[in-house]
Parts: sequence; structure tokens; C-alpha cells
Amino acid sequence: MKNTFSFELQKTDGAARTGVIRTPRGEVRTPAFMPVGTAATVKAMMPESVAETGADILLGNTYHLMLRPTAERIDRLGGLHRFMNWDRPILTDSGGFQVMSLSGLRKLTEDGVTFKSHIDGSKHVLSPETSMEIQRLLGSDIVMCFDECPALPADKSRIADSMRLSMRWADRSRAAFGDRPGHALFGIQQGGLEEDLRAESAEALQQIGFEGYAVGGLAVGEGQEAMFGCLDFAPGQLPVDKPRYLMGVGKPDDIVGAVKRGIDMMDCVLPSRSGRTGQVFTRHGVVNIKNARHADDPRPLDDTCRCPACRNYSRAYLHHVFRSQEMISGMLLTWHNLTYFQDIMQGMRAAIAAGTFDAWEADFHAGRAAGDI
Ligand SMILES: CNc1nc2cc(C(=O)NN)ccc2[nH]1
Repeated sequence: MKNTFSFELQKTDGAARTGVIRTPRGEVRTPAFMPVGTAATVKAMMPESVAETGADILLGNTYHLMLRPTAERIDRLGGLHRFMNWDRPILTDSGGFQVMSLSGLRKLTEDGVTFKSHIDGSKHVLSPETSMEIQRLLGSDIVMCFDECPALPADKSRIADSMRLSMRWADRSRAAFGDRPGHALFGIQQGGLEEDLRAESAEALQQIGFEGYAVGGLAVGEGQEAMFGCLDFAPGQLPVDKPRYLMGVGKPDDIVGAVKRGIDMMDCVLPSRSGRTGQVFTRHGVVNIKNARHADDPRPLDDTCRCPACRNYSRAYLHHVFRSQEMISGMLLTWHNLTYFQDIMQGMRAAIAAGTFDAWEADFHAGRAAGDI
């Protein structure tokens, strides 16, 4: 096993790209979707089941794990991969986004963020230096810079100030990360929806130099049209030969539109969280399994889907166990949604490799009835 991290761009079709990220813990086929494993578990899923959906990599949340069970305890127990029994690559976020949305009594300064745990009120500090140390203790393969993600809407000067703070933090993250063969540090582009600020951020990050680059600060309420407008220029401002990771996205059509515009990696809680709330994604659109009209329906969710929910159960059964709040409901619907998301990624990888992305995209949109089906 070579102790190196590399990205090979294999084919492009318009702005869409397909390739492979090679890490000591295995390869990540791109475009890639990362299931979210917040508290060292993809909720309602065994790791073996997550692997069976086709996921090559998953995401861990620094904010949650530093509070409980703590990064030091996970390190003592052999690191996050051993702890959660996932031996493929893991990307951890820096905690910067979640500390601003989940913690209490926060104080943000040039140094970083002091905050109180939402679990027990204990005091903590997140900074470029502490975030790098926490992610090192977790043992993640891809580490994210510690940055600030401003809530939109915000005026341009606020967005500019926030982006420039994040660039100073990117520099400190790089310095604190140190020399770690086989591991990667990704920079995060900020700058809101402003093309000039995004360009300044991309330039600053490239001056520092990273193994991959994220487009941050989106999917924060701007809406799909504004997000796509930003993605029409932001990925192209980043190095062509490094992975481009769009954070926190998204619905199936968001994912397709992002890949179309040059994004290689994404993560989102949607497929797993929705699975627990009865929202099921299919190639014909969204099914709300709670709806009474499924109570006697003997058909599978999708008779072309390879997942256990579609192979072995009827909509009537899935309706019943959801209504009865049985644990198998969250398991089966999460398993289905993650499988569907991975099948979208596989479809796009194959289409880009064959130069038929536009036709694949047209077919993807044609199949989706409006609303419930
Ligand atoms: C669900 N939307 C969403 N937007 C995100 C942005 C960031 C970011 O800019 N981090 N530096 C992280 C996670 C996100 N999740």
C-alpha cells in the first residue's frame, strides 16, 4: 500500500468530470457522494450496508465527535476507522460550520471560536490549530481547513471580511496540518455569491496550496438558482487537477446540476435524514411513505432498484412499519435513499466516461414526475 494521496482526472464531458482519488485506505470514484456519519455512524445503517450502497467514502463531523466521545478517546481506541468499523476513506469537516449552527454562547475572534457544548454546556475552543489536532486524532484521510461560513443573505463587505478571515485561517490550518503523507488537507473557497470575492479566495488558496479544494458557503438558503449561478463560475476558479468538493449538497437535482458544472465530491444528510422521516427518493420523484394511499399497495418503491427495501418489501409494508415507528423503517428507507443517491453517481460517472452526460441528464429529468408518486 503506497502511503500517498492523489487524484487522477480521467474524462471530461463539458464541465462535468470523472476520475479517481487514490488514498492509502482505498480509491474514491468521482463524482462521489459522501454519506454523513455524524456521531461515528451513518444513522440506521451498519457500515457493511453503507459499503453495499456503493459509497467509497463517508463524512465524519468534528464538532460532534470532539464533544462526544472526544477525539482523544477515539485516538486511544485506535482512531475513527477502527472505532466505527469503516476501513475505507473518511473525510472529516473542520467543525467551523456546525459550531456556528449548533453550539451555544459562542465568541468568534481572530484566533478562533470559543463555545459551550450543546450537550453539557462545557467550554471548548475551535481554531485552525485545534481543528487540525482533532482531525489528526480522529485519523481522517481528508482533513478540512477551519473556516467561517457566513449565513446568507449578508452584505458584500461582511462576506468579504469573513472570506478574508477564512483565508488567514486556511494559512494557519496548512501550517498546523504539518507533513502527513497519505493524508490530504482541503482548502475551502468562500465569498458568498460574489464572483470577484470567490476569485480572490481561490487565488489565496492556490498560493497556499492544497490537495483538494472545496466550494463552501453554499446551500445556506440561497436557493438552487442562485447556487447554480455561483457554480457556473466558482469550480472553474479552482485548480483543474485537484478534486472539487461542494459542501452540504444536496437534493438529487442539486447533485446532478453541480456535477454538470464541474463538482467532483458532495455530502448531504438528506438521504439518511429523509429516510428516517419517510421521505423516499426514486427516479420518478419523491414518495412520502406516510401517505395513506400506500397502505394497500403491493408494489415495491422502485422495481428497478437493487436495495433490500425494493427487492423484498411492498410499499404497504414500508407504510405500516413507518406508521408503527418500527426501527426497520428507518433502516430500509435510509438504505434505499443511499442506494438511489449512489446509483445517480454511478450513472453520471459512466455517462461522463462515455461522453453522454447530456443525454443521461435529460433522461434523469424526464423520469421525475412532479411531487408525490
Ligand atoms: C446544508 N448546507 C451546507 N452548507 C455548508 C457549507 C459548509 C462550509 O462552507 N464549511 N466551511 C459546510 C457545510 C455545509 N452544509
